[in-house]
Amino acid sequence: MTRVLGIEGTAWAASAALFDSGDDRCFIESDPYQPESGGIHPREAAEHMRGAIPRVVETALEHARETHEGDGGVDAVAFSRGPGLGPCLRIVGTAARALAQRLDVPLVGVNHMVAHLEIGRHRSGFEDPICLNASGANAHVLAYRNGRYRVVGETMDTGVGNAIDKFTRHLDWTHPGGPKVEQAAKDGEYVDLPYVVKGMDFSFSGIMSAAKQAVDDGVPVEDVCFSLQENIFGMLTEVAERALSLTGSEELVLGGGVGQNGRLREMLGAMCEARGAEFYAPEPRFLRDNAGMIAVLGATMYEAGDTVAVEDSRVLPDFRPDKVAVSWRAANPPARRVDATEVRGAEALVDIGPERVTKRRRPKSYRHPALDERLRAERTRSEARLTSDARRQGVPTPVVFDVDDVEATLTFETVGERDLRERLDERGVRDVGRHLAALHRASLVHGDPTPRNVRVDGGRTHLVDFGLGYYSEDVEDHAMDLHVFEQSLAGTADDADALRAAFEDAYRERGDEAVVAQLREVEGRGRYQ
Ligand SMILES: C[C@@H](O)[C@H](NC(=O)OP(=O)(O)OC[C@H]1O[C@@H](n2cnc3c(N)ncnc32)[C@H](O)[C@@H]1O)C(=O)O
Ligand SMILES: Nc1ncnc2c1ncn2[C@@H]1O[C@H](COP(=O)(O)OP(=O)(O)OP(=O)(O)O)[C@@H](O)[C@H]1O
Ligand SMILES: [Fe+2]
Repeated sequence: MTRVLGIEGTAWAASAALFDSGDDRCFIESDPYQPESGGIHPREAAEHMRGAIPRVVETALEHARETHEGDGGVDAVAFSRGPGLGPCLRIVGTAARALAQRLDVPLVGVNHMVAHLEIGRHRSGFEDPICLNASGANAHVLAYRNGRYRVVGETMDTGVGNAIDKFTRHLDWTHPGGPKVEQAAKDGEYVDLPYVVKGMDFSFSGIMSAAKQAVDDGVPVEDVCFSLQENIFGMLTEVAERALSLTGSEELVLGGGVGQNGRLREMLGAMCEARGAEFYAPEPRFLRDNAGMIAVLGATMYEAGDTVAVEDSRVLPDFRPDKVAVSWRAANPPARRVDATEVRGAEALVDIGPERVTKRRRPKSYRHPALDERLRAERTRSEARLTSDARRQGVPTPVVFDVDDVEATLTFETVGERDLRERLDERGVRDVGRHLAALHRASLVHGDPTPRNVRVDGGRTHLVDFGLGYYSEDVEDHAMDLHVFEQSLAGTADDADALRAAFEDAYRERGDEAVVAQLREVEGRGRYQ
């Protein structure tokens, strides 16, 4: 039995909690910062923390004393080390250190984003889920592998909540905007807006500008809100499904404040049900920022001996979840079973015969029918065209026998004996590097190069699944292809670093060095804004 006092205060929620692993109860006391106007002002938020953190901590301590004889029986103090706003984090860090010393107990430094996902894992009891974190400053899909949570997909610009909040600031609505958009969407009808998914990455800037423009052009606000939700939550649900498909996981957990949205939860639930996966979303008090999740993960870390000395406990405003050395899970989860002849990809049902493969993009019940029809038709058409164009550039791809864009069905030649994912080796990833370079030279972008979309046999390495492909000469688009491939290596291979190096090396043989330089830029982008 462990009792941990947790403290949270990365941005807006000043919160303290007491978690007792003996009865699994969690007491949470929170005091939110509400900006007078506009979004979160870092200095005002820190000012709020300065007053509110001591108050919520005292309340949690009182609760500890009421539920335990003596001084409350607290075994450790856990705090959010990052990511978050520097000035807020420092106040939390100082409070946590002082409290740990006062109680004479160890300190546990928790990654806030890992806490958002671990609370779902803890409460669902799922062994090895894929995690979708949909919060204010972040949006990413994580998969556990070899001692770390790997980011297999994420936003290329702002977090999902921040994107929505910026849109509502344009409407002069007060912060936070998410719940107001959800309310307004109830009376809306669908209008077309951009939809951007690249492998398991995605971006919001295009759709947010289009949404603001639509409002300025007189499209009813409730229609824009409705369509915004349909598209951005559709994108998040699609990438979550891609991650399930890539890793073979059959469990999904949701985390983060945007997870309070009923439509997002409905879409994720429907997606999981359709593919026979299990879905879990924690209750709202554990979704929005709260110290409960910090205390719960803090207890797990404490039990694993994962504490931090006061002198090493500085806060980390850019603390990415994949930087956490996970001390509380076995290095690798039990192996997952893989494929038969009928494959359920993320997008399609694929029937693999000895000579022919039929790929049907069946309607997705979670998507709005208008969006669903548009995506299935567009992707079927581009897949047919790009698969053929790539072959003409000398990149091995299957022959396209037939296209039916009404039924969203394609028939291909069967290629390869197995997916590259089944045995990820250097030769295979080198081939992918060379093939992508050849595509890019011809201004073709694959759009979804993962080890599942590569078929291998004795002599050749084929690329399949060009459904997200398009034409572009932009180095950023080419770099995204490399980024998608490398991210999926991190999520599926144990020796990802060596494979990444071999892949880039092969890409350089034929490709443009500027693309590799741009890849570094993409990777280094600070996304907590
Ligand atoms: C680093 C940390 O400070 C940050 N925290 C954070 O963003 O707070 P969180 O509680 O996870 O999420 C807040 C966001 O959640 C959105 N939100 C709240 N209720 C919503 C709803 N019903 N629908 C959509 N969005 C909602 C808000 O608009 C706001 O953007 C994070 O986790 O990224
Ligand atoms: N022409 C082909 N020859 C042999 N196998 C194929 C062929 N096309 C697809 N496959 C196999 O079927 C699987 C799913 O196909 P595909 O990737 O096109 O579907 P998807 O639904 O888009 O999947 P995802 O989005 O998860 O990548 C591939 O991973 C591959 O193993
Ligand atoms: Fe958060």
